[in-house]
Amino acid sequence: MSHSLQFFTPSRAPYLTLQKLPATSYTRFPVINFPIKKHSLTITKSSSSDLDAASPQVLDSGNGQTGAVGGLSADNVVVVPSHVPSDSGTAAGIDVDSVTEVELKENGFRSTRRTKLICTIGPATCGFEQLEALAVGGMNVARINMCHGTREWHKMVIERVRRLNVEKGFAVAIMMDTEGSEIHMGDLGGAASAKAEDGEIWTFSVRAFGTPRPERTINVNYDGFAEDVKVGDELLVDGGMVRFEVIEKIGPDVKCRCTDSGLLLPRANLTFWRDGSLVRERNAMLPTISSKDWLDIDFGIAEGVDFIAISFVKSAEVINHLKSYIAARSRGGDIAVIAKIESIDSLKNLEEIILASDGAMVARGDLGAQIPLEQVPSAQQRIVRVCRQLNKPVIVASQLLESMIEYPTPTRAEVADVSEAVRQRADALMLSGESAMGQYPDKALAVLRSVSVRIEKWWREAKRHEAMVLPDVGTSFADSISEEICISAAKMANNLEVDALFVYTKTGHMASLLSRCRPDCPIFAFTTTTSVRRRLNLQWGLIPFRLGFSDDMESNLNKTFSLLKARGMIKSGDLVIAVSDMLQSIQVMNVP
Ligand SMILES: Nc1ncnc2c1ncn2[C@@H]1O[C@H](COP(=O)(O)OP(=O)(O)OP(=O)(O)O)[C@@H](O)[C@H]1O
Ligand SMILES: CC(=O)C(=O)O
Ligand SMILES: [K+]
Ligand SMILES: [Mg+2]
Repeated sequence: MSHSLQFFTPSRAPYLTLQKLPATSYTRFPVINFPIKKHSLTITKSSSSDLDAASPQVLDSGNGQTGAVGGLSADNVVVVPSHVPSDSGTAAGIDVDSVTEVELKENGFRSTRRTKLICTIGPATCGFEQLEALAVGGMNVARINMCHGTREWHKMVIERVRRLNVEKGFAVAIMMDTEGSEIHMGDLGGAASAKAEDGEIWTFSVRAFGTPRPERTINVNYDGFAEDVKVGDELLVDGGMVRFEVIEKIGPDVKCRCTDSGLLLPRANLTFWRDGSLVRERNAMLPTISSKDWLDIDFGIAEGVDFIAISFVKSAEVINHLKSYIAARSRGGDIAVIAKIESIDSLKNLEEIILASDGAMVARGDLGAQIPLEQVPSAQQRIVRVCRQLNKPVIVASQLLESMIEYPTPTRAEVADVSEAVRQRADALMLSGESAMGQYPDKALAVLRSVSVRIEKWWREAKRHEAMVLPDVGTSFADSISEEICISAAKMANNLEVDALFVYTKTGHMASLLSRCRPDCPIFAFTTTTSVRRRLNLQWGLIPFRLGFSDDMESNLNKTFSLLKARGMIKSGDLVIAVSDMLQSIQVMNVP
């Protein structure tokens, strides 16, 4: 039996009066046998007699071929179709990977991880087996950083991730992160790192040094460097991991004395400070997207990456520009643009940047080099809150488990930091050096996973439903109805303690609106295309499936129930709330 509440917009049912009813009144209506057509609200009782496990159906992992949904980890839900030829194809059954099947049977939906995990891929993790280990460990998105490595190298990583998806049934999305045109060091002539000791004199220069690189020399990418710095300036590498004082300028060479020793990493970011403030002179005029970045973006479009993250965004304009560029060039314009918030300007223009973007990243590494470190936590909280309100996924990045680059266990402070990001209910957490070049990438991922699951559970048990006001973000009346439906459905799901929310969504929009509400139960998001499915992988609490579905909700539900039941992922009696973007309705039902 299902209880259904339906809203008809004028476009769907022009003969009906459109009327929005307060959410609290929905459940008071009695269940009746036939749809009432003369009012804007109908309550239907549906039968499940047409449930047919053998009917043609598609439930897919998102790679359009075969495979698992999500990852193989015990906290990640996975469904595998046995043979699904294409986005529009059909198949007669599904497979579920054994780890997930066991996990769902033992622990139910509630134990699934809601916070998504991103791993930066580097020399430590670019092998096929290493990538597979990360996917098994819960990696939802693989990030490639165009600051490092060649395009050939990145192409190889992308191909391996795609192969992993096709052959092993994952749906790992790919995020390409641009270099941006801030000032940074050269690549240290191929060395993995260089140690700078207190008191040593180093030369920073735009001159290209020969190989082998002369001792204590650093190439800088910014032509105006020697002109812009002054004797007495403080030069910070990677936001202060190593510090120098400028002592002399000789032509293009800038001599500096090391004042805080540390490890210099290839292409590390450089900032210079004068009288306690960041100096932003001519480099402030550099374009956000450099000519090299545009070539990398063309590469990303050609490779069909799922996300492009733009470094050092200053305004919404650049995001709009890039989005129209992508729309003109990629099929269906289905690459999401993520704004990296890592500069003072991006904080100044935060709301408009986030509104223009498809998501944002709290890039704490560079942000901490541009604002005082003690301001980074409040900036993070603000960015996470604004993203949530504007319904954009948000990633918390950098130094989450920095010590795990070298050590197999995190510090207590790192665990507290990860916990705080999960408590703030960020959509995703990101590993950088820990997975790119650290010694314990799998262990670092496992820490993110276990801390996420634990904090999420604690939050639910403590019944900490926040009273965050979610503003209306829709641009049309129909959008506003969708938002109200999702807010109401999420609230009903919490109050009725349902097992799962189901959302049928072609564009993914309704799924993201549900995710924004951060309900207690997981959200099974069914979508028709593989690219939407991969993109939903970034959003909090969504378990995305690809499913061939129609506009007939009853048949969609029956098809889904039979597919998921056949795999033991749901069982008779489970309480489910379903919404969809084809029919403005909320349905509450027990799985037959
Ligand atoms: N493709 C790669 N090849 C080699 N080393 C890499 C690669 N990707 C990352 N690394 C290493 O991992 C470290 C951390 O990676 P991360 O992506 O956070 O870069 P980053 O240099 O800190 O820049 P960003 O501000 O863009 O994040 C880098 O400093 C680099 O040493
Ligand atoms: C991720 C990134 O770019 C930063 O933290 O600076
Ligand atoms: K970058
Ligand atoms: Mg950065």
